[in-house]
Amino acid sequence: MSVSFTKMHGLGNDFIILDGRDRPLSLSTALISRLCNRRTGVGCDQLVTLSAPTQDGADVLVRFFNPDGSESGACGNASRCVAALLGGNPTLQTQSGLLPTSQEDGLISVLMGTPRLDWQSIPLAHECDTAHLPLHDGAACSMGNPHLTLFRSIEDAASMGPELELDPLFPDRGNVGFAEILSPTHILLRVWERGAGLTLACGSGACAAVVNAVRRGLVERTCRVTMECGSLAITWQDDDSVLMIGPAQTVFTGTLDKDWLEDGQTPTP
Ligand SMILES: N[C@H](CCC[C@H](N)C(=O)O)C(=O)O
Repeated sequence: MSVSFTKMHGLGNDFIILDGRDRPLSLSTALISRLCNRRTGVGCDQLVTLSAPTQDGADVLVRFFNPDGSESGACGNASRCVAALLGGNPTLQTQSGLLPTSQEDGLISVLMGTPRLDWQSIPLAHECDTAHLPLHDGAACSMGNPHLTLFRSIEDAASMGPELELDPLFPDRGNVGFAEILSPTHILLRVWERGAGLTLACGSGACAAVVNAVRRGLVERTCRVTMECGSLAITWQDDDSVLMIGPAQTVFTGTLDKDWLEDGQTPTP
């Protein structure tokens, strides 16, 4: 059986997209890790699966997996890529709810839902003020996945990210954003992602950075977030939902080699 895939990226955050809408996919954690491997597999920051929706109003069911095989409830950049791949204005069914999308002038908009700010929903290990954490004076929220935002140099991401991802305050681990406030409408961001490490961009992390910076009175509700390869426009709207606008690009399509698929022995360093 041949399995085809699409390789896409949003601001350098890259994805393998497997379309299982017509034919169910069976993916073990080991196979996900092998596919995500940049040397012995295809390589990506997240693997994304599409399948038939199970909810009224949804056009497609989308799931996101990290290279370590763990599943994430949300992925902003991949959501834009899926919308671009399907075309039109598909509504995505995700673990964090139904996400409406639209497209204009080559940019994709995704309504990312409502941020969760209470400690139980993020989740945190114990009760605390989520706008002022006892952890490097950071702030936390969930965009369907847990985010810690620290207001400090983006240069600290590589050195501090690995330990903070595993901090006991975040029982499900955390994505860790390092945010420099450039102006009241502009944030510079680098994200150490849970289960993936340093990435070139993180859409849900950009949403979380704006939400957390607004809560701290550092930026306005509409804010540009610049990462390594470009910017996202984020608005924490008056109805409490977060709108994300940015690019998405197809790189190539391919077919997985049958022998590679059957060879469970391929090393996965
Ligand atoms: N790159 C994604 C986030 C992946 C999050 C994942 N690393 C997790 O929550 O485990 C984004 O654009 O939002």
